[in-house]
Amino acid sequence: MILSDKRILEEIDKGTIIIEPFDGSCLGTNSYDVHLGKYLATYKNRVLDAKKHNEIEHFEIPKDGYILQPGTLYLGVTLEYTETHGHVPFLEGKSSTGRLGIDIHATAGKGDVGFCNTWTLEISVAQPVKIYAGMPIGQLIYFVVEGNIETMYNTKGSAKYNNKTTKPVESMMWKNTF
Ligand SMILES: Nc1ccn([C@H]2C[C@H](O)[C@@H](COP(=O)(O)OP(=O)(O)OP(=O)(O)O)O2)c(=O)n1
Repeated sequence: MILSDKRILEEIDKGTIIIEPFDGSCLGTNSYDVHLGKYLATYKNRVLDAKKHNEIEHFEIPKDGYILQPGTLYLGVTLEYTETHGHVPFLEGKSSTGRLGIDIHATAGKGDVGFCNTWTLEISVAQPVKIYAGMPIGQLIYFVVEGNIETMYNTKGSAKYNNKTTKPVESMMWKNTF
C-alpha cells in the first residue's frame, strides 16, 4: 500500500514523516516532489574499484545551470532533508525528468525505515541536458511496512548513509567485506 496525500500529511503532523523544507504544493496524489540541491559531484577517477574508496569532487551548480553529459555518472542530492520513521520511503523519478532523458538513480530507489538524511541521486543522461538547482527532480512515495522493525536504519551501526549532509555522498561499498 502506498500512502495517499492525506495520509502523508497525517504522518507529517504526527512527526513520523519529516520533509524539510516542506511545501504543500509539492504534494501529489500519492507522492511528494523533491528538488535538486545545489551540489553535484563526480568521481575523481574514471575507472572505479568496488573494493576501494572512490573519492569524489563536489561542485556547485551555477545560477544559470550546468550541462550534464552522457557517459558520466553525476551524484546529486535532494534539497529536501527527510526522516521516515514508520514507512518505507522510495525515491522515484518524475515523468518530466524522464522525458528529458534524465535518470535520477542507477539502481537504488528504496529507502529504509529510519533513514534520516538528504537523498543522494545517481544521475545519468541520454543526451546533453542543462539542469538547475532547485528544479523538481524526483518524487518520494511511502509504502506501509508489514511487521515490526528490529533495527531502524538510523540506529543500525553498519548504516553507511546516515551522516547528515547537504552534499552528495559517494559509494561506501568499500565498507562491505567481500
Ligand atoms: N538513491 C538513493 C537510494 C537510497 N538512499 C539512502 C536511503 C537508504 O535508506 C540508504 C541505504 O540504501 P541501501 O540499503 O540501498 O544501500 P546499501 O545497502 O548500500 O547501504 P547500507 O549498508 O547502509 O544499507 O541510502 C539514498 O540516499 N539515495
